[in-house]
Order: sequence, then structure tokens, then C-alpha cells
Amino acid sequence: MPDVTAPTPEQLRYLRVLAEKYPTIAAASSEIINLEALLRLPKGTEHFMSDLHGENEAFIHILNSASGVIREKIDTVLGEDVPDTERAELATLVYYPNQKLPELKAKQSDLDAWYRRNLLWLIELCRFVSSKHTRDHVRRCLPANCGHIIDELLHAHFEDHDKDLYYGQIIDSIIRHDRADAYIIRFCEVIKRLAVDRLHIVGDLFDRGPRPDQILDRLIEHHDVDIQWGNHDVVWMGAAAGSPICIFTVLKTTVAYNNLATLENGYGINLRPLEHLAEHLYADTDVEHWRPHIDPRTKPGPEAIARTARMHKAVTIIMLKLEAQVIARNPDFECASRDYLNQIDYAAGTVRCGGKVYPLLDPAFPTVDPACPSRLTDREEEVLQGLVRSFRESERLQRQVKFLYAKGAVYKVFNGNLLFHGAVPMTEDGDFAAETFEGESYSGKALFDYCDRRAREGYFAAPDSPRRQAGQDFLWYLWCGRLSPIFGRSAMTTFERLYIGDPATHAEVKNPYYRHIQYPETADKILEKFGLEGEGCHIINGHVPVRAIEGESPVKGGGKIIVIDGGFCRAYHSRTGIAGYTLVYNSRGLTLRTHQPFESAEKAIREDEDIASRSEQIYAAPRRILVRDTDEGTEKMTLISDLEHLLEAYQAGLLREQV
Ligand SMILES: O=P(O)(O)OC[C@H]1O[C@](O)(COP(=O)(O)O)[C@@H](O)[C@@H]1O
Ligand SMILES: [Mn+2]
Repeated sequence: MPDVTAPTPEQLRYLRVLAEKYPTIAAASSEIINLEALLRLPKGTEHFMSDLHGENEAFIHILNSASGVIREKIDTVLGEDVPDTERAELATLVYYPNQKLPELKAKQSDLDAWYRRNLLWLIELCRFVSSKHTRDHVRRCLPANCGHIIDELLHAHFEDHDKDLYYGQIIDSIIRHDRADAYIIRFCEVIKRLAVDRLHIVGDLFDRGPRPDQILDRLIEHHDVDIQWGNHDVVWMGAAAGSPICIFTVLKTTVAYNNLATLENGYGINLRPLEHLAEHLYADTDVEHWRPHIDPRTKPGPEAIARTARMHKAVTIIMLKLEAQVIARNPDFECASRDYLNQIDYAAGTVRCGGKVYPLLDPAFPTVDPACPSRLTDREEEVLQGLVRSFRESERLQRQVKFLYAKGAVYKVFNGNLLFHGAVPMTEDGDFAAETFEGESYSGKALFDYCDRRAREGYFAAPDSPRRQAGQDFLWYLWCGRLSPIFGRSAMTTFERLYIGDPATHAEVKNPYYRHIQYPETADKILEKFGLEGEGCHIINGHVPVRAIEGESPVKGGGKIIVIDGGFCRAYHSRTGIAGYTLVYNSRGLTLRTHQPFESAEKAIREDEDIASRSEQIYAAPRRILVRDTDEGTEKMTLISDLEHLLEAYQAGLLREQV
């Protein structure tokens, strides 16, 4: 009888590779023991945020404070005996150690005593946040140069020696050797690192707010993050790829929000030629209609505002020309009537829209040739070419966009949840809506996968290849196309809002998805398509600001769908009435934290001012969720089974131990 457990040659080849890492029976079995222990720990904490929209200071504060979790841990560890002001000060120190430490030191009359007290608190805090992790994991999170001492401090046992004495001696020695600052900073970093295991950003990092580039830099440093692209992200990805339509779309939003610093200081993009063109064309024109949104935190003068308004008009008209070109070369996109420059009667100053004719709010198009409205003038072409070069050559933008591709996708399935920014396009009847691209019909998950593939082609296909150009046009489709899962609305009515007075034309009809998600069956049907079922599974979306102010709940579909666009974006605070959500998924279930507006990092540091957050449980797990219930647990269980086969192979003499 053949031995049914004998490995096949292929399995044996794999076991040989595994044996390089676990060269002895002892090594393989101790790894199994480690993994078994890990599987029984509570699952790590995941945080979800979306629609950050360039609000770097609020985002960085929320990241530093682990969405309020760190302050709660401080309160638990220090208790009421320590006054609130001191706990708030410690919290600010943990959030911004490099800025806060010099300020606090300068205030102390007995600096050593302050060092002793704060180092002790930080050690206690660090022990508290590390209790859910294996020692091995905590060790891997420690900084290179003081990790050893921190490890000692975190894992000391006090059965046979006095804790205060032991800590006291190490801390004294740290202070004596002038290393207190370095240790404080390291402890603060480790606390933040251990408080949240994984961060998910459900889209829309860019646009409206001042510095998306600073958010991205911070995300690049993060230990474990994934991103589901939002419509504002894909269009920046297209711009970095060098797509003229995507470049002019991001320019349009950036100029409309008067965020030129993002481009000039953040990405080193030279806007001078564009500004000259705008001055040349519209210096003597009334551009009040094109006035940008002004962030109340900035105080530009009237001339600066007028200059930006002129650029706004120049950029918009180039964008409309490029849109008409993209629409003409992509019949698949089915937006023929949206090539508005071809729908204008230039002599009459009217435009055709949805079968009706409307007067234009600004009928002056000095750069448009009515015989060929989508043709750029030589000067526009020259400016465009310069900008394409600038976007392609911006080292920082390229690094950040490569990161978005590496860590991002149209959707993600993770620990039982399905994450995507917008919508799964549906029909009025609640079926998955089908869209035909390149002669094939796609819907549901297949549509998501197709969109993901095309989005990557826009950046990674060979330079100047038709696939690359088509992929770039597709990135623009994902930004605003009718059945783009990332957009989820009938049309983006930018033209209508700028040029047509009748507000009926401004409406953007939401995809039927947004109606169907009130029913739990919709969630189940979608989750099933993505291979998920069971009571702990949820859909997590961003994109549509939740009007909490009007009593709208972010929880839909009988609790299965959570929309976490709480309006980080300052310009949208009045719509939502709040300033963003963080969804927290830990071993007990899902909790939604609602954040109140945040003034500035500078004030937070100076006055120990935190973001006020309210917390509400929206899903309680029937029992504590352990690592073994997660995706990581599944992987580890597979590894345990492989290691057991490796042990058998060693024991049967099929492989030799490397002793
Ligand atoms: O409020 P603004 O900045 O003018 O933008 C409005 C436009 O933004 C959009 O809402 C898209 O942005 P979001 O993805 O943030 O919703 C469009 O649907 C709409 O046309
Ligand atoms: Mn969006």
C-alpha cells in the first residue's frame, strides 16, 4: 500500500526551502509553539479613515493620537490621581515629542525629577499598549539603537526584585548619560506604533485641503497601511503618469481651492507659464465669477485672489478642450453629450444641456475656435507640454504615486471586510449594472478587477504605448465616469455649475447603489460576490459625506455597511456638522469615533488641545476575536501545517537536520 502521507516531489521541494529557515526539529517545533501562542492572542487593532482631502494637520493629529485611543490609555494608566492638565500634557508629548519636549523641559525647575516621572509614565503606558502583543512582535517594533534597554524595561519581572528600585536605577543611568530625551522620544514612537496595528485609508487623500503631499509622506513612513483609491486619487495618479486631461483636472481643483502651494512647494511644479498665459488672456476681464474658494486660515489679498481667478478660467477652458478630446476618442465611456465645448452656440452665448438650451453665465471663450472647439492654441499647447514635463519630473509626486500604486487598489478584502471608496454600480432593480469596455461586459467584482487593471496600465504600460494612453484616459473615467465604481454618480456637473444658472442642471444623481444599501440583502449580495459571508463581515465605504448634522447615520444596510466620510475636509464641515470619522476594529468589534473640528497643530501643541471625539459601538463580536480568526491567522495556520510536514520529513529522514 502506498504511503499516503509521503510528500510529492513538489511538496518536498517546498519543504527544502522551508528547511533553510527552520533547519532543525527544535527550530521548527519552537516556531509552531510560537505561532500557536500568537493565534490565541486578541486580534490587532485596525483603524479606517477616508476622505482626508489634504487636511494634513487634522489627519496627522488623529494619527498621532490614534484617534483618541492614546488619551484613553493615559487616563487608564495614570488614573485620576494625576491631574487632567498633566495627563493632557503627557498626551501632547506622546503625539508630538520633538516639538513638545523642548517646551516642557524649559518649564521645569527640577528637570531630573520631571524626567524620572515622565519616563516612568511612558514605561507604564508602553507596557499597557504592548500587553496584547507577543514579545517578539514588540521587539520588532523597537528602535534600533535603544531597543535593548526598552525591551528590558517593558518585560522586566518583579517577582524577585523591586520594581521601583529596578526602574529607578535604569532611569537614573539614562539621565546621567544624557539620554533621557532620546528615550522619551523613542517611547512615544513605540506607544504610537503599538496602539494601532493597521491603518486603512478608504480613498480621497487629495484635493480641497492644503497639503495632501504631507499626508502621503506620513503614510509612506507608516508601518502597515493600505489604500483604496478614491476618485480624487486616481486623477492625481493619472496626472503623475503624464496624462494632460488628468493634469488639468487636478489643476482645476487645486486652483479652485487656491491651493497653489501644494503644487509649487509640495511638488515643485512651476505654475509661472500658466499664470502668464492667464494674465495675457484675462488681465482686463472681470473674473469675479471664477473667484476661488478661500480657506479662512489663509488671508490672500484681492490681487492674489484675482490672479488665481484668472488662472481658474484659463485652466478650466483647457480642461474642457481636453475633455472633449478624451470623450471623442473613447466611445466606450458613453459621455458624448458631455463634450460641452461642442454643445455651445458661441455667437448666441448659449449651451445645449440635457436637451435644453441655456444662456452661458460666462460667454467669453477667447481661446476657443468655434470651428474646432477642442483644439488648443499654440500657447496653451506650450504651457501644457511644460506642465506634463513638470508633473512627470516631480520626484516627490512620483514617489508618492508609486506608493499609491504599491499599497493601493480599487478595493480590498481584509479580515472579513470589503473596503472600497465609492459604489458597486447597480441598476434600479438592484442587479449589478453592466458596463461594456473594449467589447466585453463587466459588472460587480469583475468590473472592480477590470478597473484596477486599467488604472495600473495608465502608469506602468510602456511609455508612448496605446495601452498607456488608454489607461490614462481610463483613470479620468474612474474620476467621473457614469459607471465608475470609484465615482458612483451619473455625471460630474463641473461645467454646469460654472456655466449654467439653472440649479436643476447641477444635480449629480447617485448610483442606485446608494438607495439599495439601506437593505441588508444588498450588503449580503455584494459581500458574497467578493467571497465574504458571515455575521462579522462588513462593507466599508467613503466618498459620500454623511450628513450627521441632519441625523443621517453612517451605518446602513441593517448594520452591514458603514460609510466613513465624515468630512475631514474643512470646506465640508458645515455639510456634515462634524470633522471626520475613524472606524476602529479591535478584538471586541467595531467602534465609530466621530471627531470634532481641529484648529491647528500649533495650537494643539501649545495648549495641549486635543480633538474631541465621541465613540459609539456599532458591532459587538459575539466572542473576543483572536488572531486565529483573522487573515493573518489563516496564514499562520497554513504555516503551522507546513511546519508539521517539515517535522515529519525530518523524522522520516526525508530531510536532514542542519545541526
Ligand atoms: O464641492 P466641490 O469641491 O466643488 O466639488 C464638487 C464635486 O466634487 C465631487 O463631489 C467629487 O468629490 P468627492 O469624491 O469628494 O465627492 C463631484 O461629484 C462634484 O462635482
Ligand atoms: Mn470621493
